[in-house]
Amino acid sequence: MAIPSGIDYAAPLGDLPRSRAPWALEPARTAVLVHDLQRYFLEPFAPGCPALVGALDAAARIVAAAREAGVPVVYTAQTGDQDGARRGLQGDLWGPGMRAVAEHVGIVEQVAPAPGDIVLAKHRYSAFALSPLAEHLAAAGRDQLVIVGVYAHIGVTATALDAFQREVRPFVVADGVADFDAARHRLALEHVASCSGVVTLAADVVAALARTAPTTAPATVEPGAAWDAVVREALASLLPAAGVDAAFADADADLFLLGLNSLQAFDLLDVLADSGVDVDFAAFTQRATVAFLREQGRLLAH
Ligand SMILES: C=C(O[C@H]1C=CC=C(C(=O)O)[C@@H]1O)C(=O)O
Repeated sequence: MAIPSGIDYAAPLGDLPRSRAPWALEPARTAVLVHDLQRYFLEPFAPGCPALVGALDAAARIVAAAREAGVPVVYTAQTGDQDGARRGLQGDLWGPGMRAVAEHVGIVEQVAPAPGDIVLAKHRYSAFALSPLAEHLAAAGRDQLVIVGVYAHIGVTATALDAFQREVRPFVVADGVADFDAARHRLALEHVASCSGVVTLAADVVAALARTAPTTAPATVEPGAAWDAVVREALASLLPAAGVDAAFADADADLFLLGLNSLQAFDLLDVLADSGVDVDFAAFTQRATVAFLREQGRLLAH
C-alpha cells in the first residue's frame, strides 16, 4: 500500500480516549518533537483538510510556546534519494520514498525550524531508531516528549511506544497529529492512551508550557559575584574545567566554541531560570558568552 492521496477528514477529537498514564506535563523535563512535517508527507492531504490544517496550527502554537519557555524543540525529517540500506524495509511497503528536492524534504513553512532547534534525520518509523534522539534528550535532562506531526498511526505511535520503553514519557497531541483518515487517527490515540502515553490537546500543552515562560519575577540571586558563581556552577556541569576557566578568563569567549552544544545550552538556561534569571534562548545563541550572561543577571536584578 502506498500513502493514500486526497486525504480529507476532520480530526476525531470528541470523547478522547482516557489515558492510563497518570503523568502531568512538566516543562522543565519536556522536549517537543515535530515528527515528519515534511512537504512529501503532507502532499497527500487535500487542500484545506481540516485535520491537517488543525494539526499544523496546533504544532505551530506548541513550537512557539516551547521556544518561549526555553523547552527544546526537535524535528525529524527524512532525507531524500535514500539508497536501499538506508531505506530498509520501508522500501518494501512504501516504495523509494522522497527525492532530495526541497518540495519533498522541506519542513513546511508554518512549523519551520528556528535557530537553536534540533533537526534529526529520520530513518525508521520511530524517531529514536538509528538516531541520537535519546542522547539529545538525556543530555538536556528531558524525559517527557510532546509529539506532534504525521502520521499518527505509524511514526507517531511507534515513537511514543519507543519513548515509553526508554523511560521517556510521551504526550501525543490529539489535535496536533494527522493521519490517513479519522479511523486510523482515532486508533493511534487509543493505542497511545492504552499502553504508552498521555493523549492531550494543544491548548493544554500550551498552557503547561506557559507556566515556565519568562516572567518578570524578581531574581533570587544578587548580581556580581553571587551570580558569577551560579553561572560557573551551571557551566561546570556541562563543560570540562578548562572550558569553564577559559569562559571566565575571557568573558567574551564564545561558549559554543568552548564546547557547549545546543542541548547543553538549553540545560544551562534552565539552571539559570531556576535561579530566577530567565535568559532568552535565541538571544543567547547570538551571543553565547559569560559577558552576556552577566548582563542578564544584572538586568533581572534591577
Ligand atoms: C511519516 C512517516 O513516515 C512513514 C510512513 C509512511 C511512509 C514512509 C516512507 O515512505 O518512508 C515512512 O516510513 C511516519 O513515520 O509516520
